[in-house]
Amino acid sequence: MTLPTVLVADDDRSIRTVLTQALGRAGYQVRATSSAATLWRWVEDGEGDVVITDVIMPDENGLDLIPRIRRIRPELPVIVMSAQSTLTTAVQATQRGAFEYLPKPFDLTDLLAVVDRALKQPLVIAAQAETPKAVSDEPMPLIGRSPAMQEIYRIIARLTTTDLTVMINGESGAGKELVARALHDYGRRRTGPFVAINMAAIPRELIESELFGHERGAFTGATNRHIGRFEQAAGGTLFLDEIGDMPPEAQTRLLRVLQEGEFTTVGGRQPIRANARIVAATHRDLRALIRSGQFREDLFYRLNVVPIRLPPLRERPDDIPVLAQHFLNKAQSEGLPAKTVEPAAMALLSSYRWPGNVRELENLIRRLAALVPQPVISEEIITQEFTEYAPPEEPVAANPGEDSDNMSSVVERHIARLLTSLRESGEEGVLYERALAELERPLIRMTLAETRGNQIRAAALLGLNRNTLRKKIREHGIGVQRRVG
Ligand SMILES: Nc1ncnc2c1ncn2[C@@H]1O[C@H](COP(=O)(O)OP(=O)(O)OP(=O)(O)O)[C@@H](O)[C@H]1O
Repeated sequence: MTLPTVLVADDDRSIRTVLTQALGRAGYQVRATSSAATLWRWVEDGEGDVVITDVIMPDENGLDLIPRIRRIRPELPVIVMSAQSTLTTAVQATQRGAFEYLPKPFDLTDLLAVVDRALKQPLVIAAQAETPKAVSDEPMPLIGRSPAMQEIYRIIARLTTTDLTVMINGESGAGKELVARALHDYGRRRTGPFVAINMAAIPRELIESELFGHERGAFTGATNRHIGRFEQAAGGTLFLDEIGDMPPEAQTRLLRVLQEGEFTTVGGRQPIRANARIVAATHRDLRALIRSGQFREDLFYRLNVVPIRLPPLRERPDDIPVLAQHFLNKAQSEGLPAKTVEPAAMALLSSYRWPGNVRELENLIRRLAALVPQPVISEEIITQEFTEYAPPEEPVAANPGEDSDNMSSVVERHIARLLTSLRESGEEGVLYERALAELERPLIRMTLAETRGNQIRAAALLGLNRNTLRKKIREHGIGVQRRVG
């Protein structure tokens, strides 16, 4: 049996070398080139079983090559690697028919897994079913290149050719509405309306009429016929925000609409066809609400077709500097004076917990852009902001004479802070996990830094199984990996 052949195109010699070695060790034959033209010649000659290509090459953009390859060799999977790593690149790669998209830097084991999958899996050419609008390099709606965000981009890209119902779970201010918008803007209903409705912001008794509309005289005060959000969203997307706060009667009605594909207005008889793609979001744990009888399980399964977990900002600290810069630029484009953040101040921002997530960061930067007279935002300014605006820390009774900097007092301070924030939010059942995560995240990050990203060494140092370590790295969205690129 002949070995499968992988064709590699990248103008960076070191990447070609690393890939050639790794793929060779994994048992593949490899041909590597720096130019798109050579890759194209090999493909035309019928060579290769899988292609791995970079996007930016001196002679041609790798993304433009994909439709041409797919036309002459539809069975040949193309894996795209890109250093740009934005939502747009992920969407473009998927729409042109790439098998998979790998943002640089990536983990070699991930690459080998993708190659393996590409060789085993028959190609589904979903992306070719319709001609997508060219996704231009318009301003990026979602900022951030952390592994956690890359996973979100990948899901959004995969969903561009479907109308599947999506459920976004994430803390307040983490960007759920922005993800919902991206699903709409890059999806096939993008020319239709995007209509949002927040279940927590509307009085309970008005939710059904808001959603489905009402007839004149349907209830006291209904002086005119009112068109509901479902009808407004026809041909587009209906974003049901804070779905966990939906009252039970409205849940029952929504379930029926989703099952039957039509609805009637409050007080109306004539069924109206429901033609809205549903994206729902919540910061709550819906499974817990189901257990306590506050959310219908059957509705949950109708909505939870594609679940997306949007991690809180503290789980993707790599994104904080780019987000901060993005909000500074935005403030400047709105006429506020230009400012920069000094590195020590940026480090402080990156280590903060951000209970209000991206919204809190955005508000802080706006405030600083408007109020700080100096052009450079210093560490002192950030420290001052955090002491003024952050919830006060609980004083912990320390043993007199105990070194206040020792590990247990630091940990106690953290736990005290966690207890305060949970007391305020009334959340239960998460303390143990959060407290351990607080310790586990820096422990793993620092060990990986110590071993310069070598996971085998880190696992050995920690005394953890390598798979366990990999799982924890993923869970915590830690960006330090054995890097290529
Ligand atoms: N990845 C991101 N890139 C750029 N801006 C972001 C990002 N995530 C969130 N934002 C900004 O942060 C703010 C909060 O985001 P959004 O309203 O989408 O959060 P949410 O999770 O829907 O919050 P809530 O549940 O409180 O409604 C918005 O101004 C949004 O533009």
